[in-house]
Formats: sequence, structure tokens, C-alpha cells
Amino acid sequence: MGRLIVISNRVSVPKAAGAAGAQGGLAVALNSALREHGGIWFGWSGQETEEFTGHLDMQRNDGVTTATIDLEPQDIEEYYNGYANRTLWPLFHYRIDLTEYDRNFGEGYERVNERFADSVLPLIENEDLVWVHDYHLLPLGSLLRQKGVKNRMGLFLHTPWPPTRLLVSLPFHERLVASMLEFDVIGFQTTEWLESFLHYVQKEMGLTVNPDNSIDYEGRKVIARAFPIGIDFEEFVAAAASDEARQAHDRLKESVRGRKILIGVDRLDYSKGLGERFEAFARFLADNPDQAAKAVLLQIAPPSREDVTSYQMIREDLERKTGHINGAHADVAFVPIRYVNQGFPRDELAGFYRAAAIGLVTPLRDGMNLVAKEYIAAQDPEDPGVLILSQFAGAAHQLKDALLVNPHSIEHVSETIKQALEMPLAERKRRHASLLASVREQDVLRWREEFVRTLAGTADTPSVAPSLTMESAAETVDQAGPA
Ligand SMILES: O=P(O)(O)OC[C@H]1O[C@H](O[C@H]2O[C@H](CO)[C@@H](O)[C@H](O)[C@H]2O)[C@H](O)[C@@H](O)[C@@H]1O
Ligand SMILES: O=c1ccn([C@@H]2O[C@H](COP(=O)(O)OP(=O)(O)O)[C@@H](O)[C@H]2O)c(=O)[nH]1
Repeated sequence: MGRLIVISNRVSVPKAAGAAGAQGGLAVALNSALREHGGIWFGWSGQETEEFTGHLDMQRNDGVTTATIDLEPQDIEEYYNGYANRTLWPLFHYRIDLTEYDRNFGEGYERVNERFADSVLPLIENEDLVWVHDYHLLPLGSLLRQKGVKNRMGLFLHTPWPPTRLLVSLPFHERLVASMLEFDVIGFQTTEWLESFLHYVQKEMGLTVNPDNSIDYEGRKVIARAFPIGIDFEEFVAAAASDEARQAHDRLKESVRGRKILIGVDRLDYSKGLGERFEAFARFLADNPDQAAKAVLLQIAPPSREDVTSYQMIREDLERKTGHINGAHADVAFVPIRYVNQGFPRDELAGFYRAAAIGLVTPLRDGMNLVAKEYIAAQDPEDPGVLILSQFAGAAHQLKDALLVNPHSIEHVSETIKQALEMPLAERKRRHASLLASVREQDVLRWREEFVRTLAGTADTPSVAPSLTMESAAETVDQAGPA
């Protein structure tokens, strides 16, 4: 098997030895894949430069080589803040009400993808496997083919794929999808997004999808499959057992003085359903006055994509809602919602998860949601908390023993909070044991091994087969959130 060339919008440089646990699960998995296969992780440095030079900053840390480029302010505005996060992100999360269709964004997106292609091209050797990540770089495979790259190339999409009836609102959608078909393997988080994609290529492009889900395209077979991402289970369990986790756990427990903790951990993103979550908690407090002084919601929400207006609006909306709910339900001795606009290292998060009786994970739409899996991994198996999980998160396809909810239904979520708080220990243990087995088994190492084996052409038949028909995939649009 050749080296791996991993390409993503951002690159996560491995931390020095001793700082393990400070990286996300995805970074851990990709770094370990790069150590095993050799190769390079290429992407944007996250830095601005006045004029694009294509200069590659090559670094080697802890056995992994990274290569990064800086982008011009106009590139960042039109590609990252523009087409990626004002057009594709909302559209892929079924929010066509927030989707902006601006020609300059499309041009900036193509220009930056071209810059990625030109910059990474000299790094690719004959036998290398090229693995591209996410919606920022959908046309990159096609651009590399145009520049003569013949290597096996795969794309993994971390977000949902929208139903055909929403996708066709995107100008030049056919061109975008056709460019994706230059990859040899296209991976999705769940069978739901896979089926939406297959529905599109059949209905809009008239292509043949074979029983093994390969797509016939211009004399080649493109493999489309679901590869559900997981967490680095062992690493996270170790983080949960660390001194930092224990201290964070004890600090939080002491501060709530016997009240039950509900925890939410999400980037401050409208797709995460935070407003609906706060309202459901307020409804729970209003409907159960005897419980009002006995429960507290800790919402950790680090700011994200702050230059994008829809993200500024969700921040204002949540500040207003928190103030309103706390004003209505606070007492001199407590406030019901602790809303924290700050990020925490993962070992501290693990301690917070373990202290919480309920993990409240209620996105309106989410590719996977790793927080749900981390919450399960951090629990004490002898006295575990309860996971309340949106049916619209990719994770709901695997975590069936969570309490699954419709995050749009304030009543349903409120009643489920009550059910979770009253759940007997035996039921909590049974559900947790089943969820833990799933999180442990379907971890991030398995995810990357299956993807890399499929890309290298050495994998067996698909292990995650679609469960819905093409017709039902088309109908998933009817369950869409506000659109
Ligand atoms: O890089 P940012 O703009 O700050 O955004 C952070 C990441 O957000 C998205 O994450 C997705 O990937 C997760 C792992 O597969 C998945 O669990 C989650 O449901 C997705 O939302 C985005 O797709 C990434 O590219 C960003 O790095
Ligand atoms: O303060 C924080 C909040 C979140 N996270 C991590 O960010 C990731 C969020 O991933 P998820 O798939 O849930 O959502 P995304 O933000 O990628 O859409 C998880 O690994 C969290 O542990 C973190 O390290 N510190």
C-alpha cells in the first residue's frame, strides 16, 4: 500500500509527547494513519497572507509531516466564510432559508480549490493514496485529475448530504456533483446521506447505480459507501481517567450542590439546535416546578465561524433566550442555565460529561456528532448518565439505546428530560452497556482502516448496507427542519 496524502481545509499538527488528549479524535486517527502509512497532511494553515505565494510550510512533528499554505483575505472570505460556510454548510444541513447563493463565493471556492490542487500536486508520488476531507474541497479530485493525477483518490464527507429536492436549488449543482465523481471512493457518515447522494446521481444525472452501490461513470466505477466515524475510544477513556478529568468532575459537582446536571457541548452553530434545547429545558422547568431547583443545564458553546452573519445571529438569539429563561426561573441561590462561550480541553470535558446525569445532544441536523459518543465513553458504568439524542444526528443510526428525540418538539424533549431523570439504575446500566459496546467497536481507527482499505481496493464487500429504498430516500426531505 502506498503513502497517504490527506487533504483537508484545516490541518491538525500532532502535539508533542505528553500532550496527548489535547487533540480531537479525527486528528488522532489521521495522524496515526499517517504514521502507519507514511505520507503528508496538506491544508490551509488557518493564517492570512497579503498575497498568495503558494509557499508550502513543511513541518515534521511526532512522525507526521504536514504541509500548509496561507490564504489571502479575499480567499478566506469567499471560500471559507463564503461558499463553504454560507452556501454549502447551511444547504447540507437542510437550511435553504440560510443558504446564500453569491457568484463571488462560487468563484472564490473554485479559485481556492485550484490553489490547493497546484500546491499539493508536487507532493503526490505515483503509488500514493489521496484522501480528501469534507465540503470545502468537493471539486479537488477533478482538478487533480485535470492536472494529470492518476492515483486512487477518495473523498469523505463529514456533513450530511441533502435530499435531491433541496440540492437542486444550488446553481451549478450538476457540475459540482459531476466533479465529485472523479474520486474513486466517496464516503458518507450514514446510509441516509449515502442514499440521498445515490438518489441524486440516478434521478438528476441518469447514472446507473449497481447493487453494490458503485456508480457507473464515464467508463469507471465510483464506489459510494457509508463509513460512520467514531471516537478514539481508548484515548478518550484514558482522558476520562486523568487527574484533570477528576478535578473538573469534582469542581463541577461541588458547584451544583446536589442538583442533577444536564450537559450540552457544541460549537455555537445553528445546526446544533441550541435554541430549541434551551426552550425544551425551560418547558421542563415550567411543567415540573418541584424539579426546578433540582436540575441545572450546563451548555458549553465555543464560538465558531464568527465572521458569518448567521453565526452572529444565533449567538445573539441564545444570549437573549438564556437571559429570559434564567430571569424567569432563577432563585437567589441558583440559575437554571449555565451558558459558557468557551472551549475546554478534552480531558476536562470528559470530567464534565461524567458528572452529568443527562447528555443533551439535540442537533437539528448533524453529520455524526462525536460529543454523543464521548458522553457515553466518559460515564461510570456502575452509575451511568442517560443520553438524549436527536433522531437527526448521524450518531442516531448507531446509538439506538439512547433516548431518541425530535429536537423540534419542545414537548417531546421536555418529557424525555423527565423520563431520563426518573430512569431506574438497572435501565440506565442496560442502555449504557449497549451504547458503550457500539462506541467501543465502531471507533475512529476502524473508520479510517475501512476507508483506507476501500480506497486501496483491498476491502471486502460493504459492511454498512443501505436500509432504505431510493424512494424513501427522496422522502427524507419531508422530515427536514426549517427550510
Ligand atoms: O473547521 P471549523 O469550521 O471550525 O469546523 C469544525 C468542523 O466542523 C464540522 O464537523 C463535522 O465532522 C465531525 C467529525 O466527522 C462530525 O461528527 C460532525 O457531525 C460534523 O459537523 C466539519 O464538517 C469539519 O470539516 C470542521 O473541521
Ligand atoms: O469545548 C470544547 C467543545 C468541543 N470539543 C470537541 O469538539 C468535537 C465536536 O465534534 P462533533 O462531531 O460533536 O461536532 P462538530 O463541531 O465537528 O460539528 C468533539 O470531539 C468535542 O470533544 C472540545 O474539544 N472542546
